[in-house]
Amino acid sequence: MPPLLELRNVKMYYGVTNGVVKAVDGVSFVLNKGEAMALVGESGSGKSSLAFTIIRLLPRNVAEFSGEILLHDEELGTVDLAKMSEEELRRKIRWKKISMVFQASMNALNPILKVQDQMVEPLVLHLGLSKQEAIKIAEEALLSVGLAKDVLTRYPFELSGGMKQRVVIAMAIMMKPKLVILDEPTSALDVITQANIMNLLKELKAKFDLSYILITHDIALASEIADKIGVMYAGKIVEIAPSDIFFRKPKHPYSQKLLAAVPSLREEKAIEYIPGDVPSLINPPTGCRFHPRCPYMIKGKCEREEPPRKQVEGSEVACWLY
Ligand SMILES: Nc1ncnc2c1ncn2[C@@H]1O[C@H](COP(=O)(O)OP(=O)(O)OP(=O)(O)O)[C@@H](O)[C@H]1O
Repeated sequence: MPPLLELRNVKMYYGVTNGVVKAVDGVSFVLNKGEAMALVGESGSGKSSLAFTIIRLLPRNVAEFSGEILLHDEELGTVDLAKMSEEELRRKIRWKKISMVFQASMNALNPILKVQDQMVEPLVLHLGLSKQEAIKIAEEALLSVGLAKDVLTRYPFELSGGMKQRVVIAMAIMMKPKLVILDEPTSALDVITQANIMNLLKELKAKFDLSYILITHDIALASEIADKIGVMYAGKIVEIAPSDIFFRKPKHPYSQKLLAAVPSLREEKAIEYIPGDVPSLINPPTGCRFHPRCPYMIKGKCEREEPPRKQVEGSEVACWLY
């Protein structure tokens, strides 16, 4: 069976006054049906840009966009989202095949418009459903996320943060997509509500055989749900590995540093910080982009040549140490 989604050498650069920001710079990976991949990495590494590239919601200042974004779908066959027209994406792909829970989206719900207006109207306006059909779909989606149907008649300001996040997740799953992209889905919530939302996401994944791309800089959260982990650094995926292998034996020095920076309640360990900052993506370092911050930098090699990603003991890693 082909994978659900396959990215091949995807690039997306933003044009800015002083050059181009190489936010997504040659990203390739596959995601299988029912699989959850967490994309981790520091702020500014390009995770959200990659998500918007996949669903093709790009701002006007895109300077370059290339590569293949192949969706293998039972109904549509294999389609390259990178080549689809905006009209086709709107009609066939967004929300029906791929949906997204945007960063901070629960706060983007209009507080003075009833939930019904925000869930049902788009189905009527964009997908041409009758109001009755749309209400039925919205009610079912609310039930699937553990909310009562009558939430439809409430205003967002009457709901708690956790309930609002459930509404946003209901919106993402209501058209029964195959893939949901979740951009920091629990970042504005307290830890207990976070755990409830993660449990809900697990349940929905199993019930609807969903695939997820979960964007987070919270590695502990990623370990909760992800079947595999992709580590992004300065516009590139430097390591991709099944979760069990990744957490037992991260291979890329950057992955090792990311894990060492996670505090643990169970064991006493000194938390390490990664020295330096994520580099500018306008003028990224030559060779391996992590070399200026890497403790294992091989002089004459790492700053000159870009390491290819290769298979190392069950992981794929782009590093000259291997
Ligand atoms: N519309 C834009 N125009 C120019 N540069 C942008 C634009 N959007 C994002 N960037 C830049 O692209 C780079 C990657 O940003 P992105 O938001 O994708 O990273 P991220 O890993 O998702 O970070 P965070 O975790 O903070 O959301 C950053 O340098 C950012 O400033």
